[in-house]
Amino acid sequence: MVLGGGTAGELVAAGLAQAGRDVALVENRLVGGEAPYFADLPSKSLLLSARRGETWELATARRDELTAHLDDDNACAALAEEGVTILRGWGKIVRPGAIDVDGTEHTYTDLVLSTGSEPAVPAIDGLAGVPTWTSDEALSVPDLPRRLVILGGGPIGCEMAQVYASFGSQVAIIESAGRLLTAEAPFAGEVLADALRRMGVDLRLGAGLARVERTDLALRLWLTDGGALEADRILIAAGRRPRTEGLGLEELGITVPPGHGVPVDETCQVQVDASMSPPDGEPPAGGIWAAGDVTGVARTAHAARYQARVVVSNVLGKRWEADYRAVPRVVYTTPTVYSVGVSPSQAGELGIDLLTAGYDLAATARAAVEADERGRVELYADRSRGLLIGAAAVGLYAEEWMSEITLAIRAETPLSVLTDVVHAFPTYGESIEPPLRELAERL
Ligand SMILES: Cc1cc2nc3c(=O)[nH]c(=O)nc-3n(C[C@H](O)[C@H](O)[C@H](O)COP(=O)(O)OP(=O)(O)OC[C@H]3O[C@@H](n4cnc5c(N)ncnc54)[C@H](O)[C@@H]3O)c2cc1C
Ligand SMILES: NC(=O)c1ccc[n+]([C@@H]2O[C@H](COP(=O)([O-])OP(=O)(O)OC[C@H]3O[C@@H](n4cnc5c(N)ncnc54)[C@H](O)[C@@H]3O)[C@@H](O)[C@H]2O)c1
Repeated sequence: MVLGGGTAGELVAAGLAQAGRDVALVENRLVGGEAPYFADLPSKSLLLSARRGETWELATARRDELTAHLDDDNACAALAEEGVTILRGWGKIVRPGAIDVDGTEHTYTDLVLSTGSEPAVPAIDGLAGVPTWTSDEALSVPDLPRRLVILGGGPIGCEMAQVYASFGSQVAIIESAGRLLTAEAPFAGEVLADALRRMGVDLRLGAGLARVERTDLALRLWLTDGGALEADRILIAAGRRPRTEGLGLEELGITVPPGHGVPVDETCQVQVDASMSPPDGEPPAGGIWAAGDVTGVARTAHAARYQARVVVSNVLGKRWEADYRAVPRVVYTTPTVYSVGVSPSQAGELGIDLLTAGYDLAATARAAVEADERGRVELYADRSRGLLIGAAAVGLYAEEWMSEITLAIRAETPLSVLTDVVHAFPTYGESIEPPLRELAERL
């Protein structure tokens, strides 16, 4: 029984059905989940249209074509072909081994939780009383607001700011931290802030939203730093939390602290709270597993896909331990922000003695060819282990040329090998050579 038919659930269901298991998938909205209809694909489509200078009408037509006009018939047909039974409705565990889907009970031996995540809406005076968007609406409706205020300068806020500003909206971002993309290396947020400001985006960094009020013609927003903004629409992009409520997890002895993911071990098996009273009834012979955003581990589609493969393998009895040391985190703005492995702030928290080497993309021949000098790459090594453990890059196509570094971190490739790799000329990928040499010399 797979609860939630998004990126992770779809892959688990198909994988287990292909292996000959009897699989049912419970889905309350669209089979395929967030990524193909409301998140990854429509956002990347609009960003591409913005880069190409298309009109909003063309861009939304292209987006709606790509998202199949929110029709999941093809996704359902593909799963049915694999032999997966699709159960439409809200699934809720009623006791170990049994799940209720809109009034009908179904039994299972193995259960996979893949219910995804949902936007976190901050409690702000007046916010609940005014019409707001989350990324779901921002990526599916035809409206182009004249003035858009985005709450949150994380990956979603930055991508959406670039989309809407490109098509002519007057955009402001309110970010309570002092910079954009706070989870990443400071230079990443700074380069992106510069790019967004050049497009006319009004960045209110270090300020929170204190209060919202609807006036006759618009929305009026008061900020904690004393500033104010007018908007026609507010987009809430202030983080997402794993969707764990209303699933009946307590029936299985699973406790999830508010805002956290379902706790999983390295095989993606769910950790049951031993201090809770044992669930009533005979437990089923199989296990409880989880994959995707609901685990709170990495919150990207590629991480969901990875965890899905780990679950399939372990359910089928072939042990596979997930390794999250090199899961990329990408913001598909222009320029792209690509981070992987340990960030400088994480290294600080972990007490790692970090050695950093960086290089400006402007110094590459490719930057001259592209006439685009924006960006920088930084590589992070663990001084005590003599290994590359993290990297961040801001630059055109960084989502493509940084894969090599991702492999190097995951494979723990020695710096002596990395410095011996030849890169094609003229590419942005050459930019990693000088910092690699610097790290090799200093370690
Ligand atoms: C705007 C935006 C842009 C993004 N861009 C990218 C990107 O470019 N690259 C990237 O890697 N990641 C991106 N992400 C993140 C990515 O979308 C998620 O990590 C991914 O969708 C998670 O997949 P999932 O299977 O865990 O959850 P989901 O795809 O959300 O699937 C969960 C499914 O479970 C269903 N469900 C939940 N509870 C129940 C229930 N009780 N009963 C029945 N059905 C239920 C839901 O309806 C949903 O369909 C983006 C996210 C957002 C919001
Ligand atoms: N390209 C991608 O892979 C991609 C793209 C978009 C989203 N995602 C996933 O979706 C997740 C959620 O993205 P997100 O950008 O919503 O969340 P986030 O948690 O990364 O960023 C939210 C930002 O909002 C700010 N914030 C929170 N409350 C605020 C308030 N009241 N006022 C002002 N600022 C406030 C936070 O300081 C933070 O910087 C990400 O963690 C990411 O994994 C991935």
